[in-house]
Amino acid sequence: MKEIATSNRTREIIRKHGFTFKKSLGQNFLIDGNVLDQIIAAAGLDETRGALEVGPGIGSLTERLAKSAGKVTAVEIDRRLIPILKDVLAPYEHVSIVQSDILKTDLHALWQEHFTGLAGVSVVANLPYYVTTPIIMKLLEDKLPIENIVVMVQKEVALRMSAKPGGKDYGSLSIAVQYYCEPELVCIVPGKAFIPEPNVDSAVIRLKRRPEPAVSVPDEEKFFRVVQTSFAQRRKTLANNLSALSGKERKAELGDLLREIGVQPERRAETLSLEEFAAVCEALTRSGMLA
Ligand SMILES: C[S@@+](CC[C@H](N)C(=O)[O-])C[C@H]1O[C@@H](n2cnc3c(N)ncnc32)[C@H](O)[C@@H]1O
Repeated sequence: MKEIATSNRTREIIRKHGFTFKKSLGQNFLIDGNVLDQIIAAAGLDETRGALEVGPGIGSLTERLAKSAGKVTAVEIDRRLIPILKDVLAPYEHVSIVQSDILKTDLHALWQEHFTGLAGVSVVANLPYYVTTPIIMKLLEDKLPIENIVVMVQKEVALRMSAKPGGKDYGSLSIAVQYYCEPELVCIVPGKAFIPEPNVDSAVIRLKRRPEPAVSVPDEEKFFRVVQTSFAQRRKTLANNLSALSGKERKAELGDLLREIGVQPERRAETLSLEEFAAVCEALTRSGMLA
């Protein structure tokens, strides 16, 4: 039988089950086998490893994962897709389908139930674009033992996740992702690789989980608060944004503190490296400006 990720087979499955797309759930199904080849190669799976898929749709990526991994668990929010997935994936006993909203799923419990004893687990997905950032942040912040996250996202989001300091793409998402992972752009994917065609370009990005965060910080919550506050208004200087934390009355002191650690207060947040944000966080904590 032809694989699911072809235009003909996808249309046939949709017709057979009377499925209609829900734009509100970000339903754009992949029909390009070459893109799937690149996703699978980037995920580095084998029969000793597992894959968590978010949003399997009608199973085009799930089918490929089933052929590459020792265990596959796919979490799909749309109840209408569950009987379709059970039908098309029936030949694969090591594939589990879970009907759930990934953002409301207890991933630690899921890990224990589905992935115990495996050499490693990667998250591999063509993500629903309306919730890409919350999904990525949940996967990172839940501190799960993930090897790689290989995901299709909107091209702009992939550029933001992998951006280096100094450009317009660099912001709090770049820092959050790079704190936990090493990002690598795998490929750019045009709209015609999907049914229906989205009106944006997409990209596959690989986030290789670091064994330890990129920088050492006194407190992660404080570090990310400093980063968020620094980018609150991109055109403002670092000192202007950070005075929201120190209080306006301590702004001069804040300027001196930044200069002391070699960060000019007139700089904009988008020029600071992760190491510099860590140093700012440490200095603000030490001075009592960051409670
Ligand atoms: C871009 S489609 C990808 C479908 C399939 N993996 C493919 O590549 O053809 C996104 C999928 O995520 C599902 N989805 C949307 N929001 C979700 C959520 N919060 N939790 C789990 N799945 C979700 C959608 O129903 C849809 O099947």
